[in-house]
Amino acid sequence: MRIADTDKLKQAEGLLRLIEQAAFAGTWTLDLGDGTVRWSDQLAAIHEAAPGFTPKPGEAFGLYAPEWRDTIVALVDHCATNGAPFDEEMQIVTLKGRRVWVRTLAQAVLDESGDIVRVEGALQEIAPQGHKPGTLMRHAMGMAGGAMGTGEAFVTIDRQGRLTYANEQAERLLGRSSTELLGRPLWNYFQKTVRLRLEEQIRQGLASSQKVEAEVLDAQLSSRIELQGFPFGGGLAVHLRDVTARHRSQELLRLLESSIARLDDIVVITEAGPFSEPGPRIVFVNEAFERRTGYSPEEVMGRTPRLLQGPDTQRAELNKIRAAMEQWRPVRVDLINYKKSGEPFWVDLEVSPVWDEARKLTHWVAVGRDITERKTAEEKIQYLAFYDPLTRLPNRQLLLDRLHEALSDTDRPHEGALMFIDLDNFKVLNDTLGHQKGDQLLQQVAERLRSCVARGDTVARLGGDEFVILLENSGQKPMEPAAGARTVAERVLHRLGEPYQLSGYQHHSTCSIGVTLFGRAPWSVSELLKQADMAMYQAKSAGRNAVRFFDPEMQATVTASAALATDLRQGWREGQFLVDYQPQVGADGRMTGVEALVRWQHPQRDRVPPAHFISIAEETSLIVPIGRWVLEQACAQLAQWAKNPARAHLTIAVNVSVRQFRDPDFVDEVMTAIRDSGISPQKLKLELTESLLAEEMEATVAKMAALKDMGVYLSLDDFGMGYSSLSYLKRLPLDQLKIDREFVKDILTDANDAAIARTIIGLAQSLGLGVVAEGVETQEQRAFLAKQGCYEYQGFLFCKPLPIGELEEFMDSMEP
Ligand SMILES: Nc1nc2c(ncn2[C@@H]2O[C@@H]3COP(=O)(O)O[C@H]4[C@@H](O)[C@H](n5cnc6c(=O)[nH]c(N)nc65)O[C@@H]4COP(=O)(O)O[C@H]3[C@H]2O)c(=O)[nH]1
Repeated sequence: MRIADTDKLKQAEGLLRLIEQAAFAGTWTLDLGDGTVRWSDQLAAIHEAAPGFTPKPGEAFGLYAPEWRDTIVALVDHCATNGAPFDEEMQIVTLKGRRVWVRTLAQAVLDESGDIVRVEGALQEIAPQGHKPGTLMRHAMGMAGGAMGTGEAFVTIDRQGRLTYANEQAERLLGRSSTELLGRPLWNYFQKTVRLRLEEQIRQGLASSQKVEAEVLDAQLSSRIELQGFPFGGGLAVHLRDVTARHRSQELLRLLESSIARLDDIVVITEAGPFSEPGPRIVFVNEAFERRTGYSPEEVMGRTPRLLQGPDTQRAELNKIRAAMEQWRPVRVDLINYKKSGEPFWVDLEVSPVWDEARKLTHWVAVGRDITERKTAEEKIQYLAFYDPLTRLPNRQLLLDRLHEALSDTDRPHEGALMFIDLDNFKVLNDTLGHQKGDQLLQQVAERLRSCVARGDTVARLGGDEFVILLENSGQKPMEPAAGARTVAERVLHRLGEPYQLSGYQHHSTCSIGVTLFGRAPWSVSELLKQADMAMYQAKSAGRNAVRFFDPEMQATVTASAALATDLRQGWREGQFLVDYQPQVGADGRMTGVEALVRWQHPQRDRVPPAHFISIAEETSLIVPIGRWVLEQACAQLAQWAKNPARAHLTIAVNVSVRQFRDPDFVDEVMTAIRDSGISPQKLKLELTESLLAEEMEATVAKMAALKDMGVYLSLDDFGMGYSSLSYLKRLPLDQLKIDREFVKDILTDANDAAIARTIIGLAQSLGLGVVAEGVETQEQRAFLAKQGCYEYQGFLFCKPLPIGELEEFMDSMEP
């Protein structure tokens, strides 16, 4: 609704007042289209007619007493043609013939285009003594038009504009008694600035017998007076009304209207209807409403604010509004509304009741601020805090929250599984094909993982190529957690093993999965995470593309290795390491060199074998300084032997771990050790392990070539464990293959081991490489190896690894 213009407002006010005054009276309607008159039952009762009685056209006004008939017909006619309301006391003759004094009020009703379509009236029985003399004057008052009720200031003036009559109210309004007022021109009582204009208007009205209407300030400047004069008895009958208050409220109304229109907040005013269907109807919306929602005022007028609701509008918030409206109290909510286009928007809505003076609820005013931007920002922050932007999966934080929830919910029996999934060789893809393809792979992996689990399960990304699945066994889908987890893990293994398309490039990948089950023991979140992680590492060390379930033994191992790692660090700081040397011999049984083997002289544990600590040294990266130290020891020893012609031919083999080899400074360190010790590089053998070849092949080959260029001897240790592909082997700048003692051990009894040993020897020969067998314990093993063409050996048959002093003694004993 646009707030009505002043005229309409006045009219509405007039009608309201009439109806109010007519309370407990009968009402009638005259339809100007067909001339029918309708009576209310109360009116029929005043006329002593039966309820529902409908007078025939023309009959209604014939029921007035004969002397009043002309007057009522003239008044109704005047009201129907000019819109002038009236309020008159007259007598009717009831259907039973009784004469009754009544007060008749009437008001014209206009249609939207301003045409009068009806006259509505009310009839009130009044006591015989209630009717005052001077009815004609009152008649004139009614004829004077306007919505003048009884009890208003009224004066009459003669042809010269002089007052001839003033009622009590007029005396009060003009602040003088009748004696003072009468005989003086009416305009005298108004402010100087308007006096002339008013005089002119009144004189004109008198001269032309026309209506006079003016709104002026009184002489005291305190009130704004509305005058309505009507020709009467040669002069004018004039109504005077103090409209100061109305004026002020209209001003205020105008001010409010323009402020509301200019507001950036949405304003919707509804009737005070019930919240329940169909809901209160909209009677006003401001311009901001139109701007924000796309609905024009015409489209929403008479409808309910429900039209702004949509699928995501929160039921709970609507219920809050409903509850507040039922109790007639204000309410504030953040609500999702919908524009005409269907686009949702957030609004911070405050709905307040509007009361009239009688404390009767008349309207609801809803003021809404568009907070879509704020909500979007909040949602974004929320999203960033809990989701991984690359894969759109929950992140670590959200996973932890859900895990906490699952473990701390005492109402539901929470059993389930936590699954760690790590892509095998993801780093290689990232390094070789670039991050973009790496990202694509992660996104596709995320999608596939999601397809492997049920709706209530969580798939999260912890970072890098680490994913987690949280399977919760709710009451609805009971399943033995171990069986359920195994099924899902195998599905994941299978799905993630299918080829990926990365911008036209086909990629193959596998993953390693670690699983831990929860629900039986009271594990904490961090314990569960550690367990799944441990199991995942087990899967990795089992050769990848595998699933491992956590078992308590794993835990014991891990706890022990954590303690060992601490000890190892301390041992390294305190110089608890030693190097033993184990001889290697040639076909003639003469020593060709030794292998340097590190030993840890633990203060409590005696000598800790490398098998127990090398892997931990690798995990903690301590192997890098330890390995460097062994290398320096070996070089220093070679430098010693170089001075002794009987020992100058000996070589020393040094083990190089993968972690050490991958260290960017490794080649430089070897070079420095050789240079600082001044040894001949050919005397230094580096034993590289086959597992080096599993990853970063190109970089490995390049590093080996750099070492080879230095003149260092390169031997491939643990050969035959399954990492090397023959095609790569050909490209490696190797000097020697070493047959692992695992094959030598059963070489005489296990045909398979014998075949492997034979193949390695054949391979070395065809590639022109030397071959050495380790772990030779018996003459039979040595003879078998010699028969196959291997003439260099290392093993207990010849000598155990010895500290340098003992080795020197051993060598002395061998020399002739
Ligand atoms: N049963 C049996 N065993 C024999 C026989 N002959 C030699 N051995 C053992 O075989 C291992 C040979 O070393 P490896 O294969 O390089 O295997 C080495 C090597 O991979 C690693 N390692 C030792 N020292 C170092 C080091 O300084 N750096 C690195 N990275 N690894 C080292 O630890 C592994 C184990 O070393 P050790 O316990 O010293 O065990 C040594 C040695 O004592 C035999 O006739 N019978």
